[in-house]
Amino acid sequence: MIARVLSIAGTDPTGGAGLQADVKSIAAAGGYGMGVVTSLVVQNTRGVQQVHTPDPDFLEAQLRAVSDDVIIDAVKVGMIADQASAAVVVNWLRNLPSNISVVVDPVMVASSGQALADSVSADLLTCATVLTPNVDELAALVGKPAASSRAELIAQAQVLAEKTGALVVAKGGHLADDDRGNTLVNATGELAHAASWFVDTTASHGTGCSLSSALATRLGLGESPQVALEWATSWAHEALQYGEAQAVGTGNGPIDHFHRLRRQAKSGLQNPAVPDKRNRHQPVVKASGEHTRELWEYAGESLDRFGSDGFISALMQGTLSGSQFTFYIEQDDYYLNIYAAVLARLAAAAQSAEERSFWAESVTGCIAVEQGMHAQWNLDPSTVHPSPATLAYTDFLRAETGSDYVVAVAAVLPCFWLYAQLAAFVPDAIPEDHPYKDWVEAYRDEAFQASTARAVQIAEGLLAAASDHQRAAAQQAFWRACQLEADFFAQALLLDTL
Ligand SMILES: Nc1ncnc2c1ncn2[C@@H]1O[C@H](COP(=O)(O)OP(=O)(O)O)[C@@H](O)[C@H]1O
Ligand SMILES: Cc1ncc(COP(=O)(O)O)c(N)n1
Repeated sequence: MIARVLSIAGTDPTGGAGLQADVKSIAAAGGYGMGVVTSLVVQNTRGVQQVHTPDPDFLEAQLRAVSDDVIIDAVKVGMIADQASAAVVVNWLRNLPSNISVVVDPVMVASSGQALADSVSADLLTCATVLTPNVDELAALVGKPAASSRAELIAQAQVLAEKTGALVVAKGGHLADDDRGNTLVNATGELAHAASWFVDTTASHGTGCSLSSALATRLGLGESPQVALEWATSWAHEALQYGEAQAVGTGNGPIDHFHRLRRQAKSGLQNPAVPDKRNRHQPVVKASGEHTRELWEYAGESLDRFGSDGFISALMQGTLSGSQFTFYIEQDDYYLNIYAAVLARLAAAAQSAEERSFWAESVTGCIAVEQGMHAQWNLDPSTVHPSPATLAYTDFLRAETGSDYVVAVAAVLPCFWLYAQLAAFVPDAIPEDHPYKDWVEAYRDEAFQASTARAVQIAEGLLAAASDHQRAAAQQAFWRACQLEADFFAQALLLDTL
């Protein structure tokens, strides 16, 4: 799900604060960002020079343009320069469905010291689900001196929560503590705390804007306020740590909104995997009994990735670049070489002469395909270096084909069954000038589908006779191999050198 999140805020032409920061933060937190401009602000990392506030009718027209057309999951309100603008926003917010989360960041003064608003409308505060004042804004809203400790800050936040009925995030960014984190407070006191250890940086412009937008987005995605605050705080902490490296501006620079996404994209997500046994794909080669029908369910997630990772559709449409295709067939060549050796092990372990010949013929088939590739694409195997995804797959196959024959068959099966499934992704008509026409047409090869049917049948027979323990191990191996197959296809589009 993508949360559709609207920011109602002022602008920053240098992109670090206000609406520009909000839209980046919404995207980074998993939302689709939209923006209604309250004031045009002439500012940069050194400070604010001018503010131009369009008349309230114009603001109202912008708000209506969004709500007349788009379903909104969450709203963030930032800089509202005057009471007339506030009245328009309040009126619009009151007409929203009551389940939409509204995060109000009561912006008054820019971090550089200049005033951005005369005051914050009391009505606006009561429209909020969550308020995110900084130390000075909170003090002004409750009419007290700025808090100098977390306890004082929480006490002030509690007063504001009582006054407004909203949850209040007591932000510690301006405290002198090691932990500059954020405490979620309601009218009865502290609900949760998200730590943010001090980052010594000159790039913190727009942190408050960014935090409140990320928070609104996570609420829009359906997270609880506690979980959403935890996410937004840790995300902002990473963005603060890497802001300076962007070298934007000569003053208080912006945070790096997308650091986390880039890091994750680079390293791959490390969430523990749990099988999701839902497979909406009609098999090109049918299961041959209850056990392989169950195995097929484990292939669903990987087949979904065939559709969404981009590589297979680019290959089928012919839009894959030549260098990406070359990378793919080089890796395929390396893989097939090991795969042939692995199938030879199955031939050795087979329990009947017929099965033994089937695996042995598959070995020969693999070698023929590989030699055909060398000839057709001028591959020189001595120059091919296997990628991490290729090695993960070949190492896995070597390990899984070293012991139990049933598990070994389940581990090699996806290379038949998911590969045969590619026939379902081939377009009906392949134009003559398609650069990979022969390759793509080969996915429909009926002889390969017949071999796949035989491999599925062998697996069915073995699983039927297997112990529960063996069956569980075989399902695990099959599921893992499906993922490795999907990783193998996805890799060409994840290279940063092509
Ligand atoms: N130097 C810092 N080190 C660690 N966390 C920080 C730092 N500055 C800001 N933060 C985090 O970002 C949040 C928002 O920043 P803050 O400066 O309080 O907001 P504003 O931009 O509205 O003044 C803080 O509550 C804190 O969690
Ligand atoms: C348009 C606009 N809105 C808000 C801020 C506050 O920025 P900060 O988060 O650094 O206090 C800003 N400088 N400009």
